Amino acid sequence: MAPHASSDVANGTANGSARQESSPLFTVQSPNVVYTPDEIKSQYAYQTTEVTRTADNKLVATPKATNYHFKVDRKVGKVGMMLVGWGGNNGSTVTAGIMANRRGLSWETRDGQQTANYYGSIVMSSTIKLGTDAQTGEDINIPFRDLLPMVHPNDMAIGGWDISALNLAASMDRAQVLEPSLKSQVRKEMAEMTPLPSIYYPDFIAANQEDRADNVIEGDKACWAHVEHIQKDIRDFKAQNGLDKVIVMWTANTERYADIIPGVNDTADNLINSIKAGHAEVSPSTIFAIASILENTPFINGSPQNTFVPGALQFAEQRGAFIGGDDFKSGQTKMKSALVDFLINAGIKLTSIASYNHLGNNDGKNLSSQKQFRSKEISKSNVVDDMVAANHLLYEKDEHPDHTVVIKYMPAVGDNKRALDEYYAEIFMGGHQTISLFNICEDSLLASPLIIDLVVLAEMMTRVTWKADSEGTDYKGFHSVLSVLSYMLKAPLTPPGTPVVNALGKQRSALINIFRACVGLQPESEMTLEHKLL
Ligand SMILES: NC(=O)c1ccc[n+]([C@@H]2O[C@H](COP(=O)([O-])OP(=O)(O)OC[C@H]3O[C@@H](n4cnc5c(N)ncnc54)[C@H](O)[C@@H]3O)[C@@H](O)[C@H]2O)c1
Ligand SMILES: O=P([O-])([O-])O[C@@H]1[C@@H](O)[C@H](O)[C@@H](O)[C@H](O)[C@@H]1O
Repeated sequence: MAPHASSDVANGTANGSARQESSPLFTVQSPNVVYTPDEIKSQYAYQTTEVTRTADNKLVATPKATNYHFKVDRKVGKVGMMLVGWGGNNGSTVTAGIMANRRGLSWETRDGQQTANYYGSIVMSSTIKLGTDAQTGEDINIPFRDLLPMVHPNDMAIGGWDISALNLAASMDRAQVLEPSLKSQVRKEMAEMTPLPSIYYPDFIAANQEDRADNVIEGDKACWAHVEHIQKDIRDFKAQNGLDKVIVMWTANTERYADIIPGVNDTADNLINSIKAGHAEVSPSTIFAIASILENTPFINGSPQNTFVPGALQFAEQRGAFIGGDDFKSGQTKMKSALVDFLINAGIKLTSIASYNHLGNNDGKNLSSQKQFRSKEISKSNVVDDMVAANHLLYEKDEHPDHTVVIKYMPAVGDNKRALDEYYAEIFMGGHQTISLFNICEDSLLASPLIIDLVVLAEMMTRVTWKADSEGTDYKGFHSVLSVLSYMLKAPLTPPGTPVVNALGKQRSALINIFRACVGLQPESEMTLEHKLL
């Protein structure tokens, strides 16, 4: 049967469905915010503090306001996501999860009846403080998803590629993530979804993946025909489903790092020429990124490899296409980016972090190969750097805690990844604190909601534009590198020369406050002076 680029049945509504924006939960009553049926326009005074140094090395802090104008396109349109690695644990799980939610399914488990939900999604299952009740002064919290008009995951068309030919029902069985009583309810539809053939360059993923590779496009190294093939797949998926927009997400295996070679992948021109010349150092994920950029389709890397070699990043900037990554931040590292932030900001000197985990899924199998593990070791290790560097009272310049990351493949535990961490710290007067964590992270059930959030938020960013008073130019998009997605990612990609923020709380605040600014609202300061100046 011809491969299905999309899951018509899984779409429920064959060509995807554009949920008309119901009347918004809230409106902002302000001279700085204008609502029309198609747009929300806001004026926003961005308050910062500029710090300068005096001759005697004292600091001078000067409040600074920059006036921005934001414009949000309220028309969500029909949206689809194409997953690279669709037949994997994450790809099959997120697909079944969206279908179960779309149909409002419930299923029997040994703990009783379970109903579909979107737990673990910041968009679908978290709330934000809008403000305080004018009469009672109580906090008014609203669903994050109501902050701006976002696509509902239930309405997304789903498709993608895999080097494994298994249909999504067989992939779901292979993944061993979901309950049989749920699988039986979605099996028929999942069986009708078959990943498109993909490009497979054996040198980039573990050799132990070869036995899966029975659904590949001819050619075992980069060529321009591969770029054009993927471009056509994206266009066909968009047309078949009548979509206005597609988001492409890499949730395929972790690749080894690509060497950065001057003249090969260091600039956009060199990278394009290298692909055309069939250079062996261009990875499949970079090919997908280039094809997506050419189709002006946001591309997000959910794995740790350096897909965005300098030439790919420059190409995205040149074409004003959105990219984001790297590596879903799902369990052990998500916990770390919150705990390290708490410890260091509490003035506790973290001196050692030992992070060990074992897992038995195919991701773990691929990571049992040293080169692929190295990609993951890098993304899991750098997450503390910004928090450490911000506290010069605890850490000398270039001083940092010992930090070890170990991952072992233990087939018996399957997708139920075990994460064991020990945090060791110096406390008051020579004391020590040891925090030991044992965290069973059901890998794909933690990663799937992140895939949804990354897709929904990347699509949202395609409908947000800005201009500065000072520049008086037309509205333009955010920088090609969507660092606003960092909350979901272990190794956040940022525009060249800009700082990387890993602290989980800061990442969430940045996301929420940028969305608040789009409707002319200042950040929530949490000062609650109204409850203190009594
Ligand atoms: N909690 C998590 O699950 C988690 C967290 C962070 C990052 N990740 C990353 O997400 C990725 C997917 O994780 P998973 O558990 O679903 O792994 P998986 O091995 O179950 O799925 C990966 C899929 O990619 C396919 N694939 C490999 N190369 C491909 C190519 N060139 N084109 C298309 N398909 C290809 C494989 O056949 C497989 O079906 C991995 O890189 C993993 O490191 C996962
Ligand atoms: O996000 P996190 O739980 O810290 O990191 C996880 C690793 O611990 C795990 O070994 C790997 O298989 C997953 O892909 C994920 O990257």
